[in-house]
Amino acid sequence: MNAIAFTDVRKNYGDVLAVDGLNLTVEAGRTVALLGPNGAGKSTSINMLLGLVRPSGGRIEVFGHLPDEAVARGEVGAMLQSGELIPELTVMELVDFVRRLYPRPLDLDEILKMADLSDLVKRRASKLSGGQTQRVRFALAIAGAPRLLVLDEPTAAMDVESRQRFWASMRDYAAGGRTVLFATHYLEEADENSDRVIVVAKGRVVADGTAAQIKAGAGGYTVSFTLGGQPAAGLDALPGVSAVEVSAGAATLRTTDLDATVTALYRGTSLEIRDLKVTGADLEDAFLALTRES
Ligand SMILES: Nc1ncnc2c1ncn2[C@@H]1O[C@H](COP(=O)(O)OP(=O)(O)OP(=O)(O)O)[C@@H](O)[C@H]1O
Repeated sequence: MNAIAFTDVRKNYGDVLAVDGLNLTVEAGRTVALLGPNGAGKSTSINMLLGLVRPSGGRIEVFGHLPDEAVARGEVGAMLQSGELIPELTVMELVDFVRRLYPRPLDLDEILKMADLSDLVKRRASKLSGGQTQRVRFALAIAGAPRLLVLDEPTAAMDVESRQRFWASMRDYAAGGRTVLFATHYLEEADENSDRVIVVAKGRVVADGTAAQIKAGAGGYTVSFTLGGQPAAGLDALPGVSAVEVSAGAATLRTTDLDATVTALYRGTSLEIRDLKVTGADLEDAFLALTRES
């Protein structure tokens, strides 16, 4: 069953086309990262998924229902980019208050444990650090035991340790067969914490797959060597090569077929190759290549 289905979804704000014919489905039980540069349309898509913004065209379904209905049935929990906590309440009071609003909430202790808040139950919201505040917001998002959890850049402004703790909490929640969709700018987070990465740019999906598939699809490897004063002509015609850069006597080739490129470099040219180095494209390279092309 699909947890999420977007069909030809568009959203324009006046002249700005924020989402431009988005088609995607997410199977129930998956953890999916929505990755994209600033202004790609991630927040707009999430707000439409939650029924907070109406699409200008197309259709969105959440577990087979319109977003408003799915939210009203308590099937969706969300942590958006902003949202104040009531400053004078303690962590426990806040979490308990919110969980009581739902028909079938999680156990209070379970929420506190999962959100890594057990040591902070008596702390007032006004005294929490940034990372702790985010953990409380996470607790409120899972309080109703939603089948779909939506997180819009949840770790923005967290330090490295807070991020790790946060993602451990998220994985704990997802492990019960729940669906999680999170938006991020952080490539490593997408890679490490999802089983599928959907890359969006200018309101469209530009890549969709596992992090490994996205890396492979966007240019594979980089081969670099010292060229010295030798001519670079013909390097771009070598098999597998998709781009060539020559700078300060060094050549860098991007290739999708490492073996063919290196073989041709040695056997098919008369160049004297020194200091050959091969590096695998990382997700960041892939992401930049994909969002540049779009
Ligand atoms: N309420 C609005 N009114 C006008 N334009 C908007 C509005 N909300 C978003 N936009 C525009 O729509 C486009 C997509 O914005 P959106 O916030 O969805 O992107 P994003 O991928 O979430 O970006 P970021 O990573 O910076 O949060 C941008 O060009 C943005 O300026």
